[in-house]
Amino acid sequence: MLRLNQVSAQYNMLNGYVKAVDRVHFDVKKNEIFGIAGESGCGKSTLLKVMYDLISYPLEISHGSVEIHSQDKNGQTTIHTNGSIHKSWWKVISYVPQGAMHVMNPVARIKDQFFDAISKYHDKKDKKELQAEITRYLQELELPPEVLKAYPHQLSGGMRQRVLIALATFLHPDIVLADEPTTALDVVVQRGILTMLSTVQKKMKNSMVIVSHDMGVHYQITDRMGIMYAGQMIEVGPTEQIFNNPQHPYTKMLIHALPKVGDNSQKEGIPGTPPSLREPPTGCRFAARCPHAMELCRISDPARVTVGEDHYASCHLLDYGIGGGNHGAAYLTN
Ligand SMILES: Nc1ncnc2c1ncn2[C@@H]1O[C@H](COP(=O)(O)OP(=O)(O)OP(=O)(O)O)[C@@H](O)[C@H]1O
Repeated sequence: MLRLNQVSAQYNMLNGYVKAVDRVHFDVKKNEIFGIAGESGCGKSTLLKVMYDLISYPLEISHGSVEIHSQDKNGQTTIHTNGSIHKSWWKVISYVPQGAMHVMNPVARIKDQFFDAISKYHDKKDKKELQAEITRYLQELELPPEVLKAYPHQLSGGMRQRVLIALATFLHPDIVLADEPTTALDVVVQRGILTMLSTVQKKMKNSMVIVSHDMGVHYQITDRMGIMYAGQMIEVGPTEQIFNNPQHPYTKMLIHALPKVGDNSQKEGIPGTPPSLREPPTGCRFAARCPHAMELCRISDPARVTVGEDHYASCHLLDYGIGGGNHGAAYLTN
């Protein structure tokens, strides 16, 4: 289980701070795929770095904490907190960063990249035994073992992404983080990657966190999800509830912008742009784009309101019992 306790993180720039993550609070449970959605620049990738303990200048955590509760084979629980989570990379938590080509070493064969990343964490010190185990694992994931001999540029974008997922999951970590795993891939390849992630998660019964700006990805594979806006998590709930009963006006607008089965009407994006994270506005950060904004919204931060089982949203409208809803829609996905 992974918990974020009111976490804020910022980039410390010469001319001020970029407050990329602001008091974010949620749990990722065991045996689920949790999705994080939101427009470009809202802080999704920064939030993943915070979870993975990938913190280095100019990024710093300014408030709150991250906790991972992991269990060993004997059922003994260990709590890892930010600042020490990096000691458990690969075994307890692993990360599939954005852009498979850029994160791989272009002059090393895939086999050597596996060895470099994994050998010091693996019980099998014998190289041949480890290679046999890697080959078995690739076959289990329906990847041809020949990829081990290849250099990254000899593989397609989709295959590189599959190799990274195989690498990140080889040691069966409790938590796997994936940043935009399907971006820049064509539709058929995207579907293959999503199926692979979902299959691996079902086999390992671990937790997965998937960041994607594509709501179709969340609709297809996540169990629960959070919607980020301007560094804040403005709604968290079961994915089915987010799509069929969205509560925050921003979530509703994101959902309404999706194509639906049998609806040929023109879809429009959300008018306006998100606020700067250097000097975010007081009150609700969505107020300037919200069709329902009231005076209160520009003055005071909305509190998090429970709107259903395991479903929360932060909007002043909810204080007045004005909820959302989008019942019974079926969305077109790739
Ligand atoms: N290394 C950095 N130094 C300074 N600011 C940064 C850095 N990385 C990201 N930011 C800023 O932090 C904010 C959040 O960025 P982040 O990349 O986390 O958002 P995102 O939702 O993942 O966006 P995208 O989908 O475009 O990657 C943005 O304002 C961005 O410009």
